[in-house]
Amino acid sequence: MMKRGVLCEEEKEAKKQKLLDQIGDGHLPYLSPKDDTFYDLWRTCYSKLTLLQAKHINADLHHTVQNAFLSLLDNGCLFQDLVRLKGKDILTPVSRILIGRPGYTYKYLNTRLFAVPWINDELNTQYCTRNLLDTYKAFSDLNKFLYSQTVNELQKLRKAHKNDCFQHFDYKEQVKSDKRPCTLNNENKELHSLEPFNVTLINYMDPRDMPCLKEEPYFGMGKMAVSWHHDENLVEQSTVAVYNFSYQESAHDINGDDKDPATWNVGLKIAWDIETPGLCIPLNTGDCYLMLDDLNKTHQHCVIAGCQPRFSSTHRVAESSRDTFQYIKSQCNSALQNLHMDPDTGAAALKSLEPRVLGQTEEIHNEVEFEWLRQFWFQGKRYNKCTTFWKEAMTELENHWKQMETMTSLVLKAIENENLTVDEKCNILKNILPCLVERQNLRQEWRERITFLTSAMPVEPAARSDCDCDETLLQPSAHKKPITLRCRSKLAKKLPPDQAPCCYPYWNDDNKSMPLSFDLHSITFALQNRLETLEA
Ligand SMILES: O=C(O)CCC(=O)C(=O)O
Ligand SMILES: [Fe+2]
Repeated sequence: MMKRGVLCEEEKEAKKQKLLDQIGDGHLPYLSPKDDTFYDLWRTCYSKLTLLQAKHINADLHHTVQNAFLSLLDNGCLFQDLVRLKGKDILTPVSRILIGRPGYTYKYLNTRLFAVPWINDELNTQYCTRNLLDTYKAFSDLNKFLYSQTVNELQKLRKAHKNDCFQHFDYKEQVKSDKRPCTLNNENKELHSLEPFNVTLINYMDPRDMPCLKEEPYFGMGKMAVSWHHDENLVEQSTVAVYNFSYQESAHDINGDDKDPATWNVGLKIAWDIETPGLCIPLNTGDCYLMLDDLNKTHQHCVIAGCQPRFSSTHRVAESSRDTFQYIKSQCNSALQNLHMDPDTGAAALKSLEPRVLGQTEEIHNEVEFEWLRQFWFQGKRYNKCTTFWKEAMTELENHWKQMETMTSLVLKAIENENLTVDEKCNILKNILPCLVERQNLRQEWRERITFLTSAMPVEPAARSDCDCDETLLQPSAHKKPITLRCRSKLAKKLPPDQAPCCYPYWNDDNKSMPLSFDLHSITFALQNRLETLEA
């Protein structure tokens, strides 16, 4: 049998289609606390999901964290993301902000979120307004608390493992369903990550602002604020810990009368499994839940909206090898080592024409431009409201990037140089051309996307829930709600001007401060011809 996580796209599509056929128009069973076997199912098939009830958490921590959520809202620091899923732009119904270690970022659905620093020392005071300092610090305190709970729970989990296996078997016998193990990764008990959480992604949604939420398609659990997904870009087997805060009474019920209308729920299911019932866990205000160890990999989760406005703080160990400001800065510095600036004349020259070195510089040039600068400016000027950290960081990266534009222009001049042999010219071209073609393609792609969004706004997909799930297509068509004009106009107008995506950097050909044009089409075309001629 194929290992989880290594299915290719076509195989996933085929599996989805098969599941879709099996489900037909009906719903699969799921259990909630009303059901007798709810706790049995939880213990056996969802044992790595732990709930920490609000009453077991220190009141001061609740107070600090809940005020911090409200402060984020008051200060306008929560933003709907224009994510990209299967080539479509989608405006998330949930508003978010990433808070975490200074310089950390987290990529989800092709969107890089830039963490507002949560530390509360001298460094931070430079970057945040005073009243927001305490707000961010609250999430650092919460982070420490949730991490200590996670360590405890992982220890308990390890001890309980043997018993769980037996109980699981009994339960399965009893319900006469699937004989395969529910706990999908019984080996690797020691492999879970004990790395502390490095970021938290804060979520906020007021259901009254979102009349067009998608129905949960498989089980009929209710309206989804966040649809089925695995959290992506996390350190393998790392826990995700979530603090839940819903506030303010409301009489408006969007989920019918089948369950407590006020309550938000987290839904869980085993990925690719329609035999095991889903689990729907009501969350009271101040409750936390932990998705321990590899639960995020073996299972998917979704969030079912209640009727109150609700915040959550989702603490995670983001994969960070290529995702910190420190990393990209050191990449830039290594590329710029090949640039010599004459201290007297200010003239720029390349130190080495070694093809491998030139190719690496062009790769880093693309990385800083598309993974950092364009990702940042796509999110408009939103970060200015929360911190000056990223504005300063981006100014620094932009300066480096501009120097790399100069470096590219110097390579192009060098290729014209009579002193190089044909072989040398060919080798240089082979090393840099793929990067330049990629740069041209990506620039066009970003430009077109932003032009479309800023002129027409993302109307069609706006009513959908965000979803990094591999099962977007699994939604039976009967459940696809028509997207009303009301939703369209409401959501399109919702993005304030300071959050509108910017195509930046962008410049016209008459901008003399730029050594090369924005549009590289004629350059790459000429270089391709040149390479062919040289090789002939
Ligand atoms: O809000 C929650 O409870 C979870 C949200 C979530 O799944 C996410 O942000 O990835
Ligand atoms: Fe999630």
